[in-house]
Amino acid sequence: MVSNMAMGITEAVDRAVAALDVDRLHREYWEQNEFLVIRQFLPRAFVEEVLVPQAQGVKTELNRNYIPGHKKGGSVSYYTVRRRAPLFLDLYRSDSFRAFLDRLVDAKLLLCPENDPHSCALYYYTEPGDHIGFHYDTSYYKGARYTILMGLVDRSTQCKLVCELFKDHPTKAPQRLELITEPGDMVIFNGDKLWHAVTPLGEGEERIALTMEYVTNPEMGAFKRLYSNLKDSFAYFGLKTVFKQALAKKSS
Ligand SMILES: O=C(O)CCC(=O)C(=O)O
Ligand SMILES: [Fe+2]
Repeated sequence: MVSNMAMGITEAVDRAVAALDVDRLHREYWEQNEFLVIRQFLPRAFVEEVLVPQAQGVKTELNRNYIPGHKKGGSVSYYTVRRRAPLFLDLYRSDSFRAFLDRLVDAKLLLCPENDPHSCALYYYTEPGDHIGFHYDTSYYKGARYTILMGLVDRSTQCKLVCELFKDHPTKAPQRLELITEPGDMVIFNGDKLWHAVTPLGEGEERIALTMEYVTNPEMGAFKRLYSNLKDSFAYFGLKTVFKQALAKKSS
């Protein structure tokens, strides 16, 4: 048998997908109002050996952001991932992974357009107090937007993903979950349905997560694109990163 480490990402993802009980996960996803956790989707040892060095390698390009009362942390955009940590794209673009997601959410999911800095990005919690307040991953696209998070580094006891299922649901009572996202653990949800936050990082701790976004319709109105770009600039990747790419796209 080939060891984990000798395997490429595509093959590791194919194997991980083949091992899933899709019918059970599909039931769970819908029973939880379009939310699912898959512990150890990729084996921790594989993630630490193959993917974590990619995430640690782009730390120099990390954009720090601070929005008083809402968010503090670091982010690396899709543009940097594409250029300097391309192994993550083997997961984001994997045919078997995308076919699994389509079956899970009962929709044909598309990659985000190339000018979306969030499509496959990295979130870093590296300084005490780094966190994000409660929010939805609202879709500004014409269709739905799905978020897939995968834990990469979790050297923390305090920094947790807090999820409130069924918030704003017409009949069900809200249900609160506090999740530690260990390397290889995956969380999948419809961005307009899951109310979630990340609690503050403690002293000497570190948490890194991969985020991947898929959409059912890659079109976005001009006003929403501007709003989305401004939000991404201040809350995540910086004005220069976001608008350099947006303008390059326009003039091309
Ligand atoms: O770090 C995470 O696990 C999630 C962060 C998040 O929800 C966001 O940036 O929208
Ligand atoms: Fe979020």
